[in-house]
Amino acid sequence: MDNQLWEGKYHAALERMDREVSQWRSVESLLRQLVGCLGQAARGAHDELDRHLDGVRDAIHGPADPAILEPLVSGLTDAVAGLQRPRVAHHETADAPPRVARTENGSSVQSALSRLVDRILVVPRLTERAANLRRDVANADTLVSLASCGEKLADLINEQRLALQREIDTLQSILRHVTGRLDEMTRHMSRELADQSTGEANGQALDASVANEMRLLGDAALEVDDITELRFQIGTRLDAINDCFREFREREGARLSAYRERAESMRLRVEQLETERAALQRSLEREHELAQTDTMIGMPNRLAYEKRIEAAHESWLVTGHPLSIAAIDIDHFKSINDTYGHTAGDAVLRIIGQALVKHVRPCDFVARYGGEEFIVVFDGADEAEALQVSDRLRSKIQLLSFHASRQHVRVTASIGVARFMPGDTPRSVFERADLALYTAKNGGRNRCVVG
Ligand SMILES: Nc1nc2c(ncn2[C@@H]2O[C@H](COP(=O)(O)OP(=O)(O)OP(=O)(O)O)[C@@H](O)[C@H]2O)c(=O)[nH]1
Repeated sequence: MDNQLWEGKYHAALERMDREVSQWRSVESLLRQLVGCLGQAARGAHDELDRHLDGVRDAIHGPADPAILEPLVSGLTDAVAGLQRPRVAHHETADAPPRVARTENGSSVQSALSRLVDRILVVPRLTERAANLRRDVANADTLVSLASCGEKLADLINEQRLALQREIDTLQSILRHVTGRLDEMTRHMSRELADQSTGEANGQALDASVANEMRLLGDAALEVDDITELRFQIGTRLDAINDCFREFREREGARLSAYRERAESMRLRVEQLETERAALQRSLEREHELAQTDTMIGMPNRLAYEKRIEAAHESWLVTGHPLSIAAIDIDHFKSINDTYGHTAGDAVLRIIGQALVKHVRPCDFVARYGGEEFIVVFDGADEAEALQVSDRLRSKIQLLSFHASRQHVRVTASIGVARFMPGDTPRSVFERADLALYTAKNGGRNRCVVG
């Protein structure tokens, strides 16, 4: 039956989950770094808070154990709540909660938290919550509000884990269901085989009975002289043969009607299974599509990019045809959000996404990588060609017309281009493109750099 199709779907889902597990690992490590970073930033605000921060710092170096972490989190929450009470410190006024501190290298805890939110590939159902959290992080200007964002992030991650677990449970229940049905069909087939043997045995029994009656009839023909007696013997034997056939017909008739009943019930079961399979396939396809779509912009997301680049990399290994990518990041996007609001920022992201899709070649692939970053896969394009198309995309973005609060908003983007070279993997090429992107940013933005 379609068990191969189901197996295929099951394995594809397992692969996706494997990828997600490894993504969670990197998120977990980022979270540990972030907690360390937050701890450093918050240090010195309050003695009681420092004591809890020491506990948290020690705990995050060990394995993630909820029994250890939960009391620490609640202690820390109480200590943070204590900060909301007015207190006088040499660097704070009495009423103001502590401002967000900056780390030594100048990047704020806020932007670390914002990068972390961008990194999480949320399931479609949680997209809106992630967008709200991103906004809260962007607006958080006190340690208290940042701590509350941290809690929301933890909740989001827990929800995401639960959603993935639910997906695994659904797949396992589908697999159990299909396996159950297949077992049922196997049992049906064995019953049919056994039934066929009964039919053969019935036929052999009939053969033997008829052969016996014929032999008795032959004996009687030799032994009996009297014609009346012979007639009687022939009549008796023929009646016996008739009885054998009647019994055989009755047995076969009963067997046949039981067989028809079973065949009909099996047909109904197969029909039902087919209907269920089609419905499940539709819902899996829909889930699959949603999982690879950025719902805010309505274009492929990072998961879709990762699948695409894996496939492109595999065919590049076979054909050796040129393959390049471009990482595109909108310049000073934070200030667009800060000046015109997040709704305007979202609109800018949507318009830029559409413009990118419109201006690449049909064989190219565009996805939103996360936050204000897009990625393009240039199939069959070498470095020079990818750079040429990227520069065209850059100038198209620059020419887009955005208006907010009746003002013209100038938007530019920086682009890092990289091509696959011998020994490259999707990860190493992405890292080169990302590095080139940062060179473009450091070089003054609104430019393309090859990595
Ligand atoms: N409106 C909106 N903002 C987002 C979204 N995703 C990420 N952002 C914001 O994008 C901003 C990115 O800021 P930064 O990483 O500091 O970078 P930037 O301001 O673009 O500066 P450069 O990249 O250095 O030119 C953050 O403020 C995020 O909150 C989104 O979906 N919608």
